[in-house]
Amino acid sequence: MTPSLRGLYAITDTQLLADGRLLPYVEAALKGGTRLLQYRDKTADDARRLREAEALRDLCARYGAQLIINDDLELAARLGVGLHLGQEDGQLSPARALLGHRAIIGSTCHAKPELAEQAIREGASYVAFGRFFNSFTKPGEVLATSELLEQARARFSVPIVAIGGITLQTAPQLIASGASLIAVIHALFSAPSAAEVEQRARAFSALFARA
Ligand SMILES: Cc1ncc(COP(=O)(O)OP(=O)(O)O)c(N)n1
Ligand SMILES: Cc1nc(C(=O)O)sc1CCOP(=O)(O)O
Ligand SMILES: [Mg+2]
Repeated sequence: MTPSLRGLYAITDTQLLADGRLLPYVEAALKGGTRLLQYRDKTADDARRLREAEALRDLCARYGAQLIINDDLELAARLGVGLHLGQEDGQLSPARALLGHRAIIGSTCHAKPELAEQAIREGASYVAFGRFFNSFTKPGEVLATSELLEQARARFSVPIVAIGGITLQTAPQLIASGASLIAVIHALFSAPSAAEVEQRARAFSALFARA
């Protein structure tokens, strides 16, 4: 079964974590209490992706966190870790069959509860709604609201992820509305130093202790 999922969900970014920052910044995020870490790398450099994902898996294990691979079922299966799939990234059922019942598999549901319903039916461990705010990382329409979260919380029993332009200032309202995990890229990894990443991660994690 899926372990209880609640807290900070950090997602890597190829540009923000370039020039040797990937491992020190991720370690800082883990020290700050990150529970889930998603490796999100859209490049086609398979050898580097494998090397980095292996290093991240080992780091996550040291800090009791779970690694999730974005988009790439084959890489997730090779490493024996979790997977996040968007609506254009392939079907959940075969991914569940390949990764097994213990793997964490997440699904992007935009602002559509009906997508969440289908994802859960097909074996998703969590459902992700967004975007809640304007996002530096992924600009586009803001779709999701606190009301959507409240309705989803009442309707679904799996963990709910909120994503998109979330900051330390805006996260509390989303947690109060039912988000189990707050997924963040820019507000965490745009920091000027690893020490600042750790401090930001601690501050996000502390929001869950209070909620
Ligand atoms: C936790 C989480 N939620 C949503 C997404 C977005 O997935 P997707 O729509 O497939 O877009 P890309 O991230 O692949 O560009 C996510 N990655 N993680
Ligand atoms: C990867 C991603 N998916 C989104 C969605 O709405 O599904 S928003 C997003 C980017 C999240 O990064 P930041 O915290 O920098 O906005
Ligand atoms: Mg995707």
